[in-house]
Amino acid sequence: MHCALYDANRCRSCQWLEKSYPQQIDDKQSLLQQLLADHPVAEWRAPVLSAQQAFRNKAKMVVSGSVERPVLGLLHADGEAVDLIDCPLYPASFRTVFAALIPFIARAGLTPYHVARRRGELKFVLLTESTRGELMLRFVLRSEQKLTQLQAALPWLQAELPQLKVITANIQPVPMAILEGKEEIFLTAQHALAEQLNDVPLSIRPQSFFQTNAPVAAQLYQTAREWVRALPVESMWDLFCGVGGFGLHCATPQMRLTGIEISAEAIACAQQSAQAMGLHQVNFAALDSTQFATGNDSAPQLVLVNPPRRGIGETLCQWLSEMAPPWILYSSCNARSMAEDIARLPDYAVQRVQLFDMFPHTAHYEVLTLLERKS
Ligand SMILES: C[S@@+](CC[C@H](N)C(=O)[O-])C[C@H]1O[C@@H](n2cnc3c(N)ncnc32)[C@H](O)[C@@H]1O
Ligand code: SF4
Repeated sequence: MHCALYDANRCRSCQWLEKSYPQQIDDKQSLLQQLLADHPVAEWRAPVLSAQQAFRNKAKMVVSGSVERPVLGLLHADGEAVDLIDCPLYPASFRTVFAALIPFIARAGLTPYHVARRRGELKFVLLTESTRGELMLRFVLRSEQKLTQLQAALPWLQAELPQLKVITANIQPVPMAILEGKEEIFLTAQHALAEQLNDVPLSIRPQSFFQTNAPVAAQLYQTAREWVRALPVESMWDLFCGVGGFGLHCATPQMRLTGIEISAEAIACAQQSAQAMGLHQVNFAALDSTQFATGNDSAPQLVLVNPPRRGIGETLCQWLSEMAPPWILYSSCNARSMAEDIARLPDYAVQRVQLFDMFPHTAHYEVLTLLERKS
């Protein structure tokens, strides 16, 4: 893929851009094989590929420059602002949104925040698009000072961009490079963006994780569903469940499913989806996954885990070793921490592994691994 910003040395976020796409996949697969070298793998499935551009459903833009000429993109450590509106990872529809946002920022008088001077109000704009083309837009502000101005100017933006369904102001008062604060103020009646992957209705709310590459995420969830349904599983947990994508794909009306996730916003999304699907044997709760597990003295037949980059860690691995669920399905965005966790589960054999290329042009990828208790 060609990126003019990369060539001009303005943005180097895609470290592997100079490798051909087939080479990127070969390198990821061999790195994964090296990481699992100590654990015999019964079956390697072929990697699932991504589109090479326009695959990101999310943009996190730092706002800099002046109120009349805002720059949306990133800020180098030396203070240089880089306009990322033309980043080829975004769908073409984002350009229309950015083109309307620039005059809107001036109309609403949202002065970009200046990091060194600690002045100004607008820190970031966060944009998410569903596969049906509807949008969620969040303005990350230093304070509530410009909120009334923002609200007064909003009808113009909504008339320009009728696909904007959810708009919020997030208040982030800390003068550090933190993306978002705790306080979220909804500026639209609609609070969640409707999404559908395969036949499963999902929703996206502020402050809840959602996969950034929807077509590859859909294949990941579908694969998890096929692997689980091929097993005689009547009860499962989905730990670190986010908005419930894995569990809701795997569940059948007969299966007992418990989904655990730390974000209450994400759990509200998962509960809404379960209701829409007519699933009654399902329970989603906002809790710490390890505390939830260790508070139980037995495990379901299958435990699915999809932790953040740090992995599931020693305590949860020890609990799994003791409670001995017949199967563990591990979806990871960091194969290194996953390999460390697998080493802590010596009673499990690696049945099947498949790489999902969620993050082309970088060294990152998602991997789905089925572990089976040794008899
Ligand atoms: C990689 S995301 C996976 C989300 C979800 N499975 C999906 O497919 O979108 C990891 C999730 O773990 C959640 N999380 C982080 N720490 C947690 C904890 N201690 N207990 C439960 N969930 C946690 C995050 O909020 C995030 O939603
Ligand atoms: S993130 Fe976008 S602008 Fe930056 S190098 Fe990658 S493709 Fe280019």
